[in-house]
Amino acid sequence: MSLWSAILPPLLRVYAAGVWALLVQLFSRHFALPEFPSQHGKVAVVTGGAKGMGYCTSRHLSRLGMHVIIASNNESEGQEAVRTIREETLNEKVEFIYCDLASMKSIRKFVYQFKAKHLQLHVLINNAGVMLVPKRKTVDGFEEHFGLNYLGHFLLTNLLLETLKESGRQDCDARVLTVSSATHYVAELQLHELQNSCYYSSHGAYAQSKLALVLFTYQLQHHLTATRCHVTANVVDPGVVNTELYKNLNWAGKVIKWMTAWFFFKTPEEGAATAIFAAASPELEGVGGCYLHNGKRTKSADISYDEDLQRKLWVMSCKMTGVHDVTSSSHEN
Ligand SMILES: NC(=O)c1ccc[n+]([C@@H]2O[C@H](COP(=O)([O-])OP(=O)(O)OC[C@H]3O[C@@H](n4cnc5c(N)ncnc54)[C@H](O)[C@@H]3O)[C@@H](O)[C@H]2O)c1
Repeated sequence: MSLWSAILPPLLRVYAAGVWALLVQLFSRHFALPEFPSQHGKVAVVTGGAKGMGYCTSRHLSRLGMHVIIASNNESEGQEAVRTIREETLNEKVEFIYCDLASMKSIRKFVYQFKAKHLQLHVLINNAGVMLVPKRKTVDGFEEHFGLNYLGHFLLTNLLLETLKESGRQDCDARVLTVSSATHYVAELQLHELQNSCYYSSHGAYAQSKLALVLFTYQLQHHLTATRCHVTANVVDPGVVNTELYKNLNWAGKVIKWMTAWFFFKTPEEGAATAIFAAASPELEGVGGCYLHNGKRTKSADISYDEDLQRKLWVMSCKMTGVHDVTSSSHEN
């Protein structure tokens, strides 16, 4: 296979998925968030909560009364987000804890600092992400899209799972929400090539990380159902949203985005709506294993329902991150 044939297909497929998602967005009814009951007494962790959709999500949950912990790798941005959210919502329970999802040591330190607060955890929003970064590796040597977008959240969720299980109640499940993307529909996931080490395509690597997050969520939900925990796991597809995620586009892409985004793209507030809905809606009480788009359950890519692939990816991810495989306990088999 030539280098070009390896690079072009994922690139074209990702742009096709983007255009398709834009068309759907243009012709579908705008999703308006309903009013939610007060979320006072609940605690949420939002990764990447200082910027873009993560910021809008943190602000909205804070407005609803939640205690929000912003987990992000930019200290000054994080502190500024805390200040403005506190000012706007008059909710003092907004905090920043440093967490670099491209470093397992940093993720473990974040979890240690969070647990030292002896708080419960009712909502974990795996939102942070990077897109189209040049070929480079995380601190632990993983391809960056895979390592940060997927493995970072895999590790974080596993380390917080006990706290989530202890915090969920029969009438009020704890919730894990993971932000994926329409690009997962055109992704390929080859277990022997997770690092994209042969032929690197930043488009293919991003799409693969987003498919891995869907597979992870479904496998997590199987485990939660099998062990009858009061925790649910869902995936959120925000649509095409005007944020800094596109900063690594080439110059032509940037020009096209600049000319079209104001009309075709969602604002970060609109993009965050489905994650907020999934975090706070009473409609989703006890509902897990869903792919949510525009506030509704939608079908994800066929391959994401492949239970064998979900299981294999989970086992490999446990090995890569060094966490105990909670799904391997005998009563799940
Ligand atoms: N913008 C879109 O059109 C779109 C479409 C589909 C999915 N998404 C997904 O939505 C999520 C939010 O993206 P956004 O559009 O708001 O982009 P954004 O660039 O505004 O936000 C990304 C967030 O991730 C954080 N982040 C990046 N690297 C990090 C690291 N190493 N450690 C911790 N945090 C880190 C950033 O600080 C930022 O807060 C991402 O997962 C993205 O893949 C976005």
